[in-house]
Amino acid sequence: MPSRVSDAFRSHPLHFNHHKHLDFNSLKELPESHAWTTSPLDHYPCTDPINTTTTTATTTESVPVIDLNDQNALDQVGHACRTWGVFQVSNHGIKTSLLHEVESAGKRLFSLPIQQKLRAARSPDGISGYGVARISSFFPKLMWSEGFTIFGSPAEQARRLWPHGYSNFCDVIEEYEKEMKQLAGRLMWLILGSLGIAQEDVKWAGPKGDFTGAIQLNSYPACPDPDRAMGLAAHTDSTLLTILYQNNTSGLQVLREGSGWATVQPIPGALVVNVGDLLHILSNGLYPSVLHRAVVNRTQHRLSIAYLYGPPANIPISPLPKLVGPTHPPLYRPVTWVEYLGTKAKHFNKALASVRLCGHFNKALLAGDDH
Ligand SMILES: C=C1C[C@]23C[C@@]1(O)CC[C@H]2[C@@]12CCC[C@@](C)(C(=O)O1)[C@H]2[C@@H]3C(=O)O
Ligand SMILES: O=C(O)CCC(=O)C(=O)O
Ligand SMILES: [Fe+2]
Repeated sequence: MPSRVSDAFRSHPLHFNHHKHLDFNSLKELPESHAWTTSPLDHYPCTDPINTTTTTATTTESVPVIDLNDQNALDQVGHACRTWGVFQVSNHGIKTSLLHEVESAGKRLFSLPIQQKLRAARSPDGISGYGVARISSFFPKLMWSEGFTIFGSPAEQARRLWPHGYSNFCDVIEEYEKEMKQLAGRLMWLILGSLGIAQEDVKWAGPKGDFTGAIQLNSYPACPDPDRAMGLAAHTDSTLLTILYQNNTSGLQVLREGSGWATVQPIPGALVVNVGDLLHILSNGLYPSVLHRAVVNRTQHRLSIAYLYGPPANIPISPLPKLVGPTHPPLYRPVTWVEYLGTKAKHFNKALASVRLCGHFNKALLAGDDH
Protein backbone atom coordinates (compact mmCIF):
# COMPACT_ATOMS: atom_id res chain seq x y z
CA MET A 1 0.00 0.00 0.00
CA PRO A 2 1.58 3.36 -0.96
CA SER A 3 2.30 5.65 1.98
CA ARG A 4 2.48 9.02 0.23
CA VAL A 5 -0.42 10.87 -1.36
CA SER A 6 1.73 11.41 -4.45
CA ASP A 7 1.97 7.61 -4.86
CA ALA A 8 -1.76 6.97 -4.43
CA PHE A 9 -2.28 6.26 -8.15
CA ARG A 10 0.67 3.89 -8.66
CA SER A 11 -1.56 0.86 -8.99
CA HIS A 12 -4.22 2.68 -11.06
CA PRO A 13 -2.39 4.69 -13.71
CA LEU A 14 -4.49 6.83 -16.03
CA HIS A 15 -3.45 6.09 -19.61
CA PHE A 16 -4.46 8.85 -21.94
CA ASN A 17 -2.75 9.56 -25.22
CA HIS A 18 -1.55 13.03 -25.92
CA HIS A 19 -3.68 13.22 -29.07
CA LYS A 20 -6.70 13.36 -26.76
CA HIS A 21 -5.55 16.77 -25.59
CA LEU A 22 -7.14 19.36 -27.80
CA ASP A 23 -6.36 22.92 -28.62
CA PHE A 24 -9.90 24.00 -27.65
CA ASN A 25 -9.59 27.51 -28.99
CA SER A 26 -9.04 26.38 -32.56
CA LEU A 27 -12.27 24.33 -32.71
CA LYS A 28 -15.35 25.77 -34.37
CA GLU A 29 -17.44 22.62 -33.86
CA LEU A 30 -17.76 20.09 -31.08
CA PRO A 31 -15.74 17.00 -32.09
CA GLU A 32 -17.46 13.60 -31.78
CA SER A 33 -14.95 12.68 -29.08
CA HIS A 34 -16.50 15.41 -26.88
CA ALA A 35 -20.16 15.06 -27.84
CA TRP A 36 -22.15 13.65 -24.94
CA THR A 37 -25.08 12.51 -27.03
CA THR A 38 -28.55 12.00 -25.47
CA SER A 39 -29.21 14.20 -22.48
CA PRO A 40 -25.56 14.99 -21.86
CA LEU A 41 -26.06 16.74 -18.59
CA ASP A 42 -27.50 13.76 -16.80
CA HIS A 43 -24.87 11.40 -18.14
CA TYR A 44 -23.30 10.36 -14.90
CA PRO A 45 -23.14 7.17 -12.94
CA CYS A 46 -25.09 7.29 -9.72
CA THR A 47 -23.27 7.54 -6.39
CA ASP A 48 -25.93 5.76 -4.43
CA PRO A 49 -25.92 2.06 -5.19
CA ILE A 50 -29.54 1.74 -4.06
CA ASN A 51 -30.90 4.61 -6.05
CA THR A 52 -29.93 3.98 -9.64
CA THR A 53 -32.05 6.69 -11.19
CA THR A 54 -30.52 9.79 -12.70
CA THR A 55 -32.00 13.23 -12.66
CA THR A 56 -32.27 15.92 -15.29
CA ALA A 57 -34.21 18.24 -13.00
CA THR A 58 -32.81 21.64 -12.19
CA THR A 59 -33.79 23.91 -9.35
CA THR A 60 -33.52 27.62 -8.73
CA GLU A 61 -32.92 27.09 -5.01
CA SER A 62 -29.70 28.70 -3.91
CA VAL A 63 -26.83 27.28 -1.99
CA PRO A 64 -26.52 28.89 1.49
CA VAL A 65 -24.14 31.84 1.80
CA ILE A 66 -22.52 32.11 5.23
CA ASP A 67 -20.71 35.12 6.64
CA LEU A 68 -17.92 33.62 8.74
CA ASN A 69 -18.08 36.66 11.05
CA ASP A 70 -21.73 36.01 11.81
CA GLN A 71 -22.25 34.84 15.38
CA ASN A 72 -24.57 32.11 14.12
CA ALA A 73 -22.03 30.80 11.61
CA LEU A 74 -21.60 27.50 13.47
CA ASP A 75 -25.31 26.61 13.26
CA GLN A 76 -25.56 27.79 9.68
CA VAL A 77 -22.59 25.66 8.68
CA GLY A 78 -24.14 22.61 10.37
CA HIS A 79 -27.46 23.16 8.63
CA ALA A 80 -25.80 23.66 5.25
CA CYS A 81 -23.69 20.50 5.60
CA ARG A 82 -26.70 18.41 6.59
CA THR A 83 -29.06 19.68 3.93
CA TRP A 84 -26.84 20.69 0.99
CA GLY A 85 -23.28 19.39 1.49
CA VAL A 86 -22.10 22.71 0.13
CA PHE A 87 -22.17 26.41 1.03
CA GLN A 88 -20.48 29.65 0.05
CA VAL A 89 -18.47 31.69 2.53
CA SER A 90 -17.83 35.42 2.75
CA ASN A 91 -15.52 37.17 5.23
CA HIS A 92 -13.19 34.19 5.02
CA GLY A 93 -10.03 36.24 5.41
CA ILE A 94 -8.45 35.46 2.01
CA LYS A 95 -7.48 38.72 0.31
CA THR A 96 -9.30 39.48 -2.94
CA SER A 97 -5.95 40.47 -4.43
CA LEU A 98 -4.60 36.93 -3.83
CA LEU A 99 -7.71 35.42 -5.44
CA HIS A 100 -7.18 37.62 -8.49
CA GLU A 101 -3.47 36.80 -8.64
CA VAL A 102 -4.12 33.08 -8.60
CA GLU A 103 -6.81 33.52 -11.24
CA SER A 104 -4.33 35.40 -13.48
CA ALA A 105 -1.69 32.71 -12.89
CA GLY A 106 -4.20 30.08 -13.99
CA LYS A 107 -5.18 32.08 -17.09
CA ARG A 108 -1.52 32.53 -18.00
CA LEU A 109 -0.95 28.80 -17.71
CA PHE A 110 -3.94 27.66 -19.76
CA SER A 111 -3.32 30.22 -22.50
CA LEU A 112 0.06 28.65 -23.30
CA PRO A 113 0.28 26.66 -26.56
CA ILE A 114 -0.77 23.03 -26.08
CA GLN A 115 2.73 21.70 -26.86
CA GLN A 116 4.16 23.82 -24.05
CA LYS A 117 1.49 22.67 -21.57
CA LEU A 118 2.21 19.07 -22.50
CA ARG A 119 5.81 19.52 -21.33
CA ALA A 120 4.32 19.49 -17.84
CA ALA A 121 1.90 16.62 -18.56
CA ARG A 122 0.89 14.60 -15.52
CA SER A 123 2.47 11.16 -15.68
CA PRO A 124 -0.05 8.27 -15.84
CA ASP A 125 0.57 7.25 -12.23
CA GLY A 126 1.41 10.72 -10.91
CA ILE A 127 -0.58 13.41 -9.18
CA SER A 128 0.91 16.75 -10.33
CA GLY A 129 0.83 18.30 -13.76
CA TYR A 130 -1.29 19.14 -16.78
CA GLY A 131 -3.98 16.78 -18.07
CA VAL A 132 -7.55 15.60 -18.25
CA ALA A 133 -9.50 14.97 -15.03
CA ARG A 134 -8.53 11.66 -13.44
CA ILE A 135 -12.14 10.48 -13.67
CA SER A 136 -12.14 10.81 -17.48
CA SER A 137 -11.42 7.12 -17.96
CA PHE A 138 -14.87 6.25 -16.55
CA PHE A 139 -16.71 8.04 -19.35
CA PRO A 140 -17.05 7.20 -23.03
CA LYS A 141 -16.68 10.85 -24.04
CA LEU A 142 -14.09 13.48 -23.18
CA MET A 143 -14.80 16.56 -21.11
CA TRP A 144 -14.63 20.12 -22.36
CA SER A 145 -11.95 21.17 -19.91
CA GLU A 146 -8.29 20.98 -19.07
CA GLY A 147 -6.72 20.75 -15.64
CA PHE A 148 -3.50 21.32 -13.82
CA THR A 149 -2.89 19.63 -10.47
CA ILE A 150 -0.35 20.82 -7.92
CA PHE A 151 0.56 18.75 -4.91
CA GLY A 152 3.34 20.19 -2.76
CA SER A 153 5.81 22.46 -4.48
CA PRO A 154 4.74 23.74 -7.91
CA ALA A 155 8.39 24.32 -8.92
CA GLU A 156 9.12 21.16 -10.92
CA GLN A 157 6.09 21.55 -13.20
CA ALA A 158 6.35 25.34 -13.45
CA ARG A 159 9.98 25.07 -14.55
CA ARG A 160 8.90 22.86 -17.44
CA LEU A 161 6.32 25.42 -18.51
CA TRP A 162 8.44 28.54 -18.12
CA PRO A 163 12.12 27.50 -17.94
CA HIS A 164 13.21 31.14 -17.48
CA GLY A 165 10.35 32.72 -15.61
CA TYR A 166 8.56 30.39 -13.26
CA SER A 167 9.12 32.12 -9.95
CA ASN A 168 6.10 34.44 -10.10
CA PHE A 169 3.76 31.47 -10.68
CA CYS A 170 5.40 29.55 -7.81
CA ASP A 171 5.22 32.49 -5.40
CA VAL A 172 1.49 32.98 -6.03
CA ILE A 173 0.68 29.27 -5.76
CA GLU A 174 2.73 28.81 -2.59
CA GLU A 175 1.06 31.78 -0.94
CA TYR A 176 -2.35 30.40 -1.98
CA GLU A 177 -1.50 26.93 -0.62
CA LYS A 178 -0.50 28.44 2.72
CA GLU A 179 -3.64 30.56 3.04
CA MET A 180 -5.96 27.77 1.89
CA LYS A 181 -4.48 25.27 4.32
CA GLN A 182 -5.18 27.66 7.18
CA LEU A 183 -8.73 28.41 6.03
CA ALA A 184 -9.47 24.72 5.40
CA GLY A 185 -8.37 23.88 8.96
CA ARG A 186 -10.57 26.64 10.35
CA LEU A 187 -13.56 25.44 8.30
CA MET A 188 -13.00 21.82 9.26
CA TRP A 189 -13.09 22.62 12.99
CA LEU A 190 -16.14 24.80 12.48
CA ILE A 191 -17.89 21.96 10.64
CA LEU A 192 -16.88 19.38 13.26
CA GLY A 193 -17.81 21.88 15.99
CA SER A 194 -21.32 21.95 14.56
CA LEU A 195 -21.47 18.21 15.31
CA GLY A 196 -20.30 18.78 18.88
CA ILE A 197 -16.78 17.57 18.10
CA ALA A 198 -13.81 19.41 19.60
CA GLN A 199 -10.17 19.11 18.57
CA GLU A 200 -9.38 16.84 21.53
CA ASP A 201 -12.03 14.36 20.30
CA VAL A 202 -10.00 13.70 17.17
CA LYS A 203 -6.94 11.80 18.38
CA TRP A 204 -5.01 11.92 15.11
CA ALA A 205 -5.48 15.66 14.65
CA GLY A 206 -2.99 16.89 17.23
CA PRO A 207 -0.97 20.06 16.70
CA LYS A 208 1.43 18.08 14.52
CA GLY A 209 -1.39 16.56 12.42
CA ASP A 210 -0.03 16.92 8.93
CA PHE A 211 -3.11 17.80 6.91
CA THR A 212 -2.37 18.33 3.25
CA GLY A 213 -4.03 19.73 0.20
CA ALA A 214 -3.82 19.63 -3.57
CA ILE A 215 -4.61 22.54 -5.86
CA GLN A 216 -6.58 21.80 -9.00
CA LEU A 217 -6.75 24.55 -11.63
CA ASN A 218 -9.67 23.90 -14.01
CA SER A 219 -10.16 25.67 -17.32
CA TYR A 220 -13.40 25.49 -19.30
CA PRO A 221 -13.05 27.23 -22.67
CA ALA A 222 -16.10 28.70 -24.38
CA CYS A 223 -17.76 25.83 -26.22
CA PRO A 224 -19.39 25.86 -29.71
CA ASP A 225 -22.10 23.37 -28.63
CA PRO A 226 -22.49 23.61 -24.84
CA ASP A 227 -25.73 21.60 -24.66
CA ARG A 228 -23.95 18.51 -25.90
CA ALA A 229 -20.73 19.01 -23.92
CA MET A 230 -19.70 18.37 -20.33
CA GLY A 231 -17.14 20.52 -18.51
CA LEU A 232 -16.49 18.18 -15.61
CA ALA A 233 -18.70 15.15 -15.09
CA ALA A 234 -20.63 14.65 -11.85
CA HIS A 235 -18.48 13.42 -8.98
CA THR A 236 -17.88 13.80 -5.29
CA ASP A 237 -14.45 14.87 -4.04
CA SER A 238 -12.23 12.37 -2.18
CA THR A 239 -11.47 14.97 0.48
CA LEU A 240 -12.46 16.14 3.91
CA LEU A 241 -13.55 19.34 2.26
CA THR A 242 -12.85 21.31 -0.89
CA ILE A 243 -12.61 25.08 -1.15
CA LEU A 244 -13.40 26.36 -4.62
CA TYR A 245 -12.79 29.75 -6.14
CA GLN A 246 -14.68 30.35 -9.39
CA ASN A 247 -14.27 33.35 -11.67
CA ASN A 248 -17.32 35.42 -12.52
CA THR A 249 -18.73 32.85 -14.95
CA SER A 250 -21.23 30.32 -13.63
CA GLY A 251 -20.92 26.60 -14.38
CA LEU A 252 -20.71 24.77 -11.07
CA GLN A 253 -23.86 22.80 -10.27
CA VAL A 254 -24.60 20.73 -7.17
CA LEU A 255 -27.20 18.03 -6.79
CA ARG A 256 -29.74 18.67 -4.07
CA GLU A 257 -31.61 15.53 -3.04
CA GLY A 258 -35.25 15.76 -3.99
CA SER A 259 -34.83 18.98 -6.00
CA GLY A 260 -32.28 18.56 -8.76
CA TRP A 261 -29.25 20.45 -9.99
CA ALA A 262 -28.68 23.88 -8.49
CA THR A 263 -26.26 26.38 -9.99
CA VAL A 264 -23.79 27.87 -7.53
CA GLN A 265 -23.89 31.50 -8.62
CA PRO A 266 -20.51 33.19 -8.47
CA ILE A 267 -20.42 35.90 -5.79
CA PRO A 268 -17.43 38.23 -6.09
CA GLY A 269 -14.91 37.40 -3.37
CA ALA A 270 -16.86 34.41 -2.00
CA LEU A 271 -15.55 30.84 -1.85
CA VAL A 272 -17.50 27.60 -2.27
CA VAL A 273 -17.02 24.86 0.34
CA ASN A 274 -17.90 21.24 -0.55
CA VAL A 275 -18.25 18.32 1.83
CA GLY A 276 -15.99 15.52 0.58
CA ASP A 277 -16.16 11.74 1.00
CA LEU A 278 -13.78 11.62 3.99
CA LEU A 279 -15.93 14.04 5.97
CA HIS A 280 -18.91 11.92 4.99
CA ILE A 281 -17.11 8.94 6.56
CA LEU A 282 -15.87 10.88 9.60
CA SER A 283 -19.39 12.17 10.31
CA ASN A 284 -20.80 8.65 9.85
CA GLY A 285 -22.95 9.91 6.99
CA LEU A 286 -24.43 12.86 8.91
CA TYR A 287 -22.78 15.27 6.50
CA PRO A 288 -23.03 13.60 3.07
CA SER A 289 -20.53 14.46 0.37
CA VAL A 290 -22.08 16.51 -2.41
CA LEU A 291 -22.39 15.38 -6.02
CA HIS A 292 -21.33 18.22 -8.30
CA ARG A 293 -20.37 18.92 -11.91
CA ALA A 294 -19.35 21.79 -14.16
CA VAL A 295 -21.26 22.78 -17.28
CA VAL A 296 -19.92 24.99 -20.04
CA ASN A 297 -21.24 27.87 -22.10
CA ARG A 298 -20.94 29.25 -25.63
CA THR A 299 -19.29 32.59 -25.02
CA GLN A 300 -17.29 32.73 -21.84
CA HIS A 301 -14.16 31.06 -20.65
CA ARG A 302 -14.54 29.79 -17.08
CA LEU A 303 -11.76 29.15 -14.61
CA SER A 304 -12.00 27.51 -11.21
CA ILE A 305 -9.40 26.75 -8.57
CA ALA A 306 -10.08 23.95 -6.13
CA TYR A 307 -8.17 23.35 -2.92
CA LEU A 308 -8.66 19.68 -2.07
CA TYR A 309 -8.04 19.26 1.64
CA GLY A 310 -7.29 15.91 3.22
CA PRO A 311 -6.08 14.41 6.50
CA PRO A 312 -2.55 13.18 7.15
CA ALA A 313 -1.83 10.61 4.43
CA ASN A 314 -1.71 7.44 6.52
CA ILE A 315 -4.18 8.04 9.31
CA PRO A 316 -7.12 5.63 9.18
CA ILE A 317 -10.26 7.75 8.91
CA SER A 318 -13.40 6.22 10.39
CA PRO A 319 -16.64 7.51 11.94
CA LEU A 320 -15.84 9.60 15.03
CA PRO A 321 -16.42 7.66 18.27
CA LYS A 322 -18.66 10.44 19.62
CA LEU A 323 -21.01 9.97 16.65
CA VAL A 324 -21.44 6.23 16.96
CA GLY A 325 -23.26 4.18 19.57
CA PRO A 326 -25.72 1.32 19.96
CA THR A 327 -28.35 3.12 17.89
CA HIS A 328 -25.83 4.59 15.45
CA PRO A 329 -23.45 1.84 14.39
CA PRO A 330 -20.39 2.89 12.39
CA LEU A 331 -21.28 2.80 8.71
CA TYR A 332 -17.76 2.84 7.26
CA ARG A 333 -14.56 0.94 7.84
CA PRO A 334 -11.33 2.84 8.50
CA VAL A 335 -9.57 4.03 5.36
CA THR A 336 -6.53 6.25 4.86
CA TRP A 337 -6.54 9.14 2.40
CA VAL A 338 -3.93 7.42 0.26
CA GLU A 339 -5.96 4.22 0.16
CA TYR A 340 -9.18 6.11 -0.59
CA LEU A 341 -7.66 8.02 -3.52
CA GLY A 342 -6.56 4.67 -4.98
CA THR A 343 -10.05 3.25 -4.37
CA LYS A 344 -11.61 6.26 -6.14
CA ALA A 345 -9.23 5.79 -9.07
CA LYS A 346 -10.38 2.18 -9.32
CA HIS A 347 -14.09 2.33 -8.47
CA PHE A 348 -15.01 6.03 -8.95
CA ASN A 349 -18.68 6.49 -7.95
CA LYS A 350 -18.69 3.21 -6.02
CA ALA A 351 -15.68 4.10 -3.87
CA LEU A 352 -17.71 5.28 -0.88
CA ALA A 353 -19.98 2.24 -1.01
CA SER A 354 -16.91 0.01 -1.22
CA VAL A 355 -15.79 1.09 2.25
CA ARG A 356 -19.27 0.85 3.73
CA LEU A 357 -19.48 -1.73 6.47
CA CYS A 358 -22.80 -3.39 5.94
CA GLY A 359 -26.06 -3.24 4.15
CA HIS A 360 -25.97 -1.61 0.79
CA PHE A 361 -22.75 -2.72 -0.73
CA ASN A 362 -22.03 -6.05 -2.31
CA LYS A 363 -19.43 -7.52 -4.59
CA ALA A 364 -21.81 -7.59 -7.55
CA LEU A 365 -21.73 -3.81 -7.61
CA LEU A 366 -17.99 -3.72 -8.04
CA ALA A 367 -18.22 -6.46 -10.63
CA GLY A 368 -20.40 -4.06 -12.62
CA ASP A 369 -17.63 -1.43 -12.80
CA ASP A 370 -17.35 -0.14 -16.33
CA HIS A 371 -13.85 1.30 -16.02
C1 LIG B 1 -6.21 14.83 -4.27
C2 LIG B 1 -6.92 14.64 -5.36
C3 LIG B 1 -8.38 14.63 -5.46
C4 LIG B 1 -8.66 14.51 -6.95
C5 LIG B 1 -7.50 13.68 -7.40
C6 LIG B 1 -6.35 14.42 -6.71
O1 LIG B 1 -5.22 13.64 -6.78
C7 LIG B 1 -6.07 15.75 -7.37
C8 LIG B 1 -7.20 16.17 -8.28
C9 LIG B 1 -8.56 15.89 -7.66
C10 LIG B 1 -9.64 15.85 -8.73
C11 LIG B 1 -10.16 17.26 -9.14
C12 LIG B 1 -11.25 17.08 -10.20
C13 LIG B 1 -12.28 16.01 -9.81
C14 LIG B 1 -11.58 14.72 -9.29
C15 LIG B 1 -12.58 13.60 -9.05
C16 LIG B 1 -10.48 14.38 -10.26
O2 LIG B 1 -10.55 13.66 -11.23
O3 LIG B 1 -9.31 15.04 -9.87
C17 LIG B 1 -10.76 15.08 -8.07
C18 LIG B 1 -10.02 13.93 -7.35
C19 LIG B 1 -10.84 13.39 -6.19
O4 LIG B 1 -11.37 14.16 -5.38
O5 LIG B 1 -10.96 12.16 -6.14
O1 LIG C 1 -15.02 23.92 -11.81
C1 LIG C 1 -15.81 23.67 -10.91
O2 LIG C 1 -16.67 24.45 -10.56
C2 LIG C 1 -15.76 22.32 -10.21
C3 LIG C 1 -14.36 21.80 -10.03
C4 LIG C 1 -14.34 20.55 -9.22
O3 LIG C 1 -15.36 19.99 -8.92
C5 LIG C 1 -13.05 19.99 -8.78
O4 LIG C 1 -11.99 20.51 -9.15
O5 LIG C 1 -13.10 18.98 -8.03
FE1 LIG D 1 -14.98 18.43 -7.43
